[in-house]
Amino acid sequence: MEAGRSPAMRVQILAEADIAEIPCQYIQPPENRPVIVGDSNENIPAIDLFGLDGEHRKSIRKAIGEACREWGAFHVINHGVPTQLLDQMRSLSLCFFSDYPFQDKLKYACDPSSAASEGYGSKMLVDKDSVLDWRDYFDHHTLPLSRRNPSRWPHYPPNYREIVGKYSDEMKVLAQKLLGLISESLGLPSCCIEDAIGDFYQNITISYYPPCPRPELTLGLQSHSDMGVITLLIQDNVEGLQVFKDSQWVTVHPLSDAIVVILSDQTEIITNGKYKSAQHRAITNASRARLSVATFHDPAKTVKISPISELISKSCPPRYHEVNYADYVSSWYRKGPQGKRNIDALLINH
Ligand SMILES: O=C(O)CCC(=O)C(=O)O
Ligand SMILES: [Fe+2]
Repeated sequence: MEAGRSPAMRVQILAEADIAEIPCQYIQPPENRPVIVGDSNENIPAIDLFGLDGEHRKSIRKAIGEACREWGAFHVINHGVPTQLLDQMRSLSLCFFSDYPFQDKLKYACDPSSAASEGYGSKMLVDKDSVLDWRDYFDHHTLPLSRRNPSRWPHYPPNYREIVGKYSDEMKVLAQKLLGLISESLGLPSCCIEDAIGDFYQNITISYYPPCPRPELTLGLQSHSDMGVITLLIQDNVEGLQVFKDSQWVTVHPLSDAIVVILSDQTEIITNGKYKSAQHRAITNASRARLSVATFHDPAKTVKISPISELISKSCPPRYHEVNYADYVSSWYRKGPQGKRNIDALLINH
């Protein structure tokens, strides 16, 4: 079946066709298939940001340092983003995927021949032979403002564009706040990581994972680490996100109104490997669609990233080669993620 290869094909259409067998392009090789296990209580750490600008700053900084060292991912609560805005963002995202007729969705189709183009898509990687993810998405270019063109975003519900704009602004503030804390947790001035990146390039990607008749053979999103600096993610109450820790996949149990923070590859380089980017993936399930909204914060393509000098010494030499962010992105899309192989390729062997 060639359906998976057609530029107009979307996973939601396949899922709604009620097929018993899924097209072979979606079947993962045995070593990548998820092992579906029962309930586990384990979860990524949850950090309460209440009292951040007062007496709790020191203990919050310490908790963030530990979470960054051990997990590269954590929940934040009392993060300052209005709960109502999180709900509005989830509900307009769901509206696009569940209420728009397919032909209307296709009016916003992204350019299938270019990586990370804005709009409605399904296949992320340029490589023709990669296994396909059981996922559709809508990507918005939101910052800097020169990239923000709301006329390319869905026109319905009427407040769609306004909400995405507000959400983008709130996510930027939270990302700055967190990078400040992450810098401080390494004994550095709060502005250190932000100064190394410059102005944020921000994309907001809504991912929609339709129910899959064969969840044991597929992945909603293959194992990867995010290529930028920091990702802030919200999800509905359906499990699916998993983080790789100590050679095991740990399911991130959704915590209502919390935001998932995911450290990305440039932060691993800037911190000279003191903090690791989180390897993560999304699994599917047979009965319920799942929705997530990921907000990526990246450097500009022209920025050169390297370990910051404050974290380098005779006893702690640089562990990563300097990289131009544009080169990092193009190599990521050319080779595909396969876990953390792109950042691992920059490791210096001492
Ligand atoms: O849907 C999710 O939970 C994960 C999304 C993600 O990792 C990504 O878009 O990079
Ligand atoms: Fe990701």
